[in-house]
Parts: sequence; structure tokens; C-alpha cells
Amino acid sequence: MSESMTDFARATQEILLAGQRMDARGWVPATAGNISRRLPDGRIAITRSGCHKGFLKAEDVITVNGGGIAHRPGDKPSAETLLHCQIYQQDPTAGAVLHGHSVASTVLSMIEKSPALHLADYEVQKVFEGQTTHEASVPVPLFENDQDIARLAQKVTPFFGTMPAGYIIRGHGVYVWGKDMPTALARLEGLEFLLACLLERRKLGQ
Ligand SMILES: CSC[C@@H](O)[C@@H](O)C(=O)COP(=O)(O)O
Ligand SMILES: [Zn+2]
Repeated sequence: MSESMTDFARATQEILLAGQRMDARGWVPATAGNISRRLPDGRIAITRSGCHKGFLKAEDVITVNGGGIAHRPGDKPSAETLLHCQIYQQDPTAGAVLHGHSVASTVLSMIEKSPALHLADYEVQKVFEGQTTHEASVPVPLFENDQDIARLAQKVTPFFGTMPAGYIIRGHGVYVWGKDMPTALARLEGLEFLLACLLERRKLGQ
């Protein structure tokens, strides 16, 4: 097996396990969500469009170039591939990207009319990039949903460098990334935990 095949096989395994984890937590209902991993040679391993992320098979992971074009003609990558490519392009440290559709991110982003949610006073916010204390406010930008993914990506571009916890698309879901798959998963779990806390507090009228 060549070195690049080894890297792709390892990334595929990570993506399959991440899909199972996200499904077990209820964050990827039906065929929602998508998952990717940057390979050392610059290719991006990403889920095929329309697969259930809890039941991914190795053949459901394909590769695209930095512009989101599948290397193998006929392969149909995630409909949101350009958002993954954008993250890898804008953040050279990013090695894995996760997108999910949790109840908390969907509901909170629909009832919050301001352009961001703010996470403050929570110990768990230290899971995010550069955060060392609960005594900080971590902004999570909210972008309007758009079926034109290239247009949506344009709206996100100016925010790179200011999103330690990732971002939310309104009525749709979260995008989170990290240097590797464990880091991205930890950030997703941290963000989803905090969104669930915010939602609980809203229900309590706080
Ligand atoms: C179940 S519809 C969800 C899709 O429209 C999309 O938002 C999504 O997250 C999954 O799209 P996919 O093309 O499978 O990566
Ligand atoms: Zn989605």
C-alpha cells in the first residue's frame, strides 16, 4: 500500500467513527451532516452526498481537491464541500471539519435574532482554540441559511480568525474544525454541550 493510500485509509476510518459518534449523539438526523479530513498531500477526504453518517461505509468517503472537485469523475461529494474547502484554505492548521444538525443549534439559531450567540462563564468553553478561562465571551456567529453554498461561504470569509468555537447556519446546523479529528470532535462536543445549556436556560426564561 502506498503512503497516500495509507493516509486516505486512516482518514476514512476516522470519518466513519466520527459519523457513528455524531449519530449516537443525535446530531446527524436522516442524511444530515458531513465530515472531512485534510490529507498530507493536500487532498480532502470527505463524505459522499446523501449518506447517513451513522452508517457510513469506506466507499462513502471520497477525495476532492482544494476547489471541491472530485478526483474521480462521477463521484458526488457533500453538497456543502465548499464550506469544508474554505475552512482548510482559510485556516492552514485545520485538519478535520465536522458539520451537524443538532436540535439545540437549529432551535437556538432560529430564536436568536442577533448576529451571534455568546458563550460566557462556562468552564467547558476552554475546549475552544486559545481559551483559557470561563471569564471570557466566545462569540459564535450566526449566518443566514442559503442553498447557494458559494454565496454562503462568501458571508463567512470575513469571520475567519474570530471563530474559536466554529459557526452556526441559522435553522441548519454547526460547523466546527480542529487540527485533527479528536480535536474537532472535542470542540463539537463542547459546542453542543454549551448550546444545550443555552437552550435549557432559555426554557427557564434566563
Ligand atoms: C437531510 S438534508 C441536509 C442537507 O441538505 C445538508 O444540509 C447536509 O448537511 C448533508 O448534505 P450532504 O450532501 O449529504 O453532505
Ligand atoms: Zn447541513
